[in-house]
Amino acid sequence: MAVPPDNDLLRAVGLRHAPHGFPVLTDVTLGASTGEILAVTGPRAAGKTTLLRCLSGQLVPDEGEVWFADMPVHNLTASQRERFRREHLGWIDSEPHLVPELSAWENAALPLLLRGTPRRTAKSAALEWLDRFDLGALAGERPHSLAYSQRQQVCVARAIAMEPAALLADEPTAALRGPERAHVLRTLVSAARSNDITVVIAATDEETASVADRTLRLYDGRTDGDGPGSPEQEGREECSLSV
Ligand SMILES: Nc1ncnc2c1ncn2[C@@H]1O[C@H](COP(=O)(O)OP(=O)(O)OP(=O)(O)O)[C@@H](O)[C@H]1O
Repeated sequence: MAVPPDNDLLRAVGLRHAPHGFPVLTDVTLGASTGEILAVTGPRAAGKTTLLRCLSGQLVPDEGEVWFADMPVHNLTASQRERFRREHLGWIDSEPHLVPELSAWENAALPLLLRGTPRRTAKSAALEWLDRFDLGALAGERPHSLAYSQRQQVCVARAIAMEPAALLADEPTAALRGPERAHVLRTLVSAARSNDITVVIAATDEETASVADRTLRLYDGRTDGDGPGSPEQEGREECSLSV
């Protein structure tokens, strides 16, 4: 069985997925090295969400391999994949899904608490990130009293506070506009860079792609223009030694 190049933290090889015979992903291959920010762009229904779900082990593709360092995610059992996500992966959705009964800091601490981190340590990590996102004063508030963009910031804090090795973000700013969109994107990217977190971020907009180290374009479930000489491939050569 192929083993991924050791400079790729996250790698997918030859992914194919066709639920009910409908081809959603067709032979998709990608890699992202430690600390790299990779944008996966494409129009609606290009297969971006499905790709991120395969990378996170939420979905097992019909064919192909997903590697996290030297761990073959595609061969793990459902409970092993769940543990893999809990220990190593942060996830940000396009909408701020928070537990309404919990405060902002409790929401941000939740992945750590689920992992068994002592409450005091989890609280301090959550508060630190909420502070960095200028939400420290609102840490005790429930989601309903926060603005929409503040709720999405709490989701970013939640994904970062657990110190993931990799972070998957599915159109994290899609529901935001103007300065709020730029602010959330900026905090996400600077937090990832300061912590050397590998990020795969799905997006339909150029603004998001512009903050990434490299862009992979998907169209109808296929990578578009990632052959030799393409901008993606050139970026790849600058960022990583793998082919
Ligand atoms: N389980 C499934 N069964 C049937 N079709 C599916 C399934 N999952 C995804 N699809 C279809 O595959 C296509 C790609 O979906 P996906 O959500 O991955 O794309 P996307 O690029 O994230 O699009 P969007 O930005 O609209 O969410 C869509 O047409 C979707 O309806």
